[in-house]
Amino acid sequence: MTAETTKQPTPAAPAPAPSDLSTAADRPDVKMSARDVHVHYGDTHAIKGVTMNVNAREVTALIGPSGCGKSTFLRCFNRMNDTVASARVDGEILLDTQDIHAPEIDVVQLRARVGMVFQKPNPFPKSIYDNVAYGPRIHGLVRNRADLDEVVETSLQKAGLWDEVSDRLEVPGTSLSGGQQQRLCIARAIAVNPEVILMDEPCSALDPIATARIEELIEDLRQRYAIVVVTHSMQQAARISQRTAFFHLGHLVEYGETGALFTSPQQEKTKDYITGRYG
Ligand SMILES: Nc1ncnc2c1ncn2[C@@H]1O[C@H](COP(=O)(O)OP(=O)(O)OP(=O)(O)O)[C@@H](O)[C@H]1O
Repeated sequence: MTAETTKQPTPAAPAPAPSDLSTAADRPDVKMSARDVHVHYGDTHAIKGVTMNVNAREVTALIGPSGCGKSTFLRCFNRMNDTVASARVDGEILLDTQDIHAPEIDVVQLRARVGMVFQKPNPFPKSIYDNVAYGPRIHGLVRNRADLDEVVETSLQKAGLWDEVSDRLEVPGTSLSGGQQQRLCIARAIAVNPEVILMDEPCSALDPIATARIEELIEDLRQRYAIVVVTHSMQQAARISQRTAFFHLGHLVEYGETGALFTSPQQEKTKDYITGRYG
């Protein structure tokens, strides 16, 4: 027999797992995954069985009417709901292959890996330098002052703030403009080497110019981090995100590529919301 005749047909490659079922544990492009997540605040069922992935190097926008559960769901990714006494979170959330609710997880470390930026800029009442240096100091990420100086500088550069503050690092963070304060908070999150950055309406307290600056920054940051942003603005979701999740009354109604979700929504509720029929 010739080699030609003994050659076995190449087995067909296994069909890729459907994206809604595969998780961060089996797909390198998925950074975090939520599986059948429920959140209760006492008797209020705020999140009802949500399953979705957050992709690496993408911006994922969470949209939906007020009270639909966007912030509650966002806070699941770094266990910020643990800080609310009445909150109970059920379901599974993976960061890469790791279950973030596993007993061995150190929540302080988790919140460094999955950083958070809030609606209202909230710098510490400390100097610009100390705001950024705080995290690396408490996490023991630097050996000496020179290392710390470098982390502060590179974090402020990545947050697009260095050129505006490099000559006044000792002034209070609270003396900056609102937009600068928000970039300082982003620098503070970046300083501890996060892998994911959660942003809860990061521009809602800012004017249009400061908003545009943060939006540019988000586009820049997604080259390095997975970013999840809650926004009330559908225009903003369309401008800054690659994927959008639409929530309604605690349910994830639709999740998909941003352009497709806004131009050809699959669900009637999504269509009603994006055409302004309610919300
Ligand atoms: N700390 C809390 N204690 C009790 N109930 C809460 C708490 N936080 C949120 N809720 C309730 O959970 C539900 C979802 O709220 P959440 O803030 O997550 O919605 P949202 O979509 O982010 O709203 P918004 O767009 O107005 O910020 C609402 O019914 C809200 O009243």
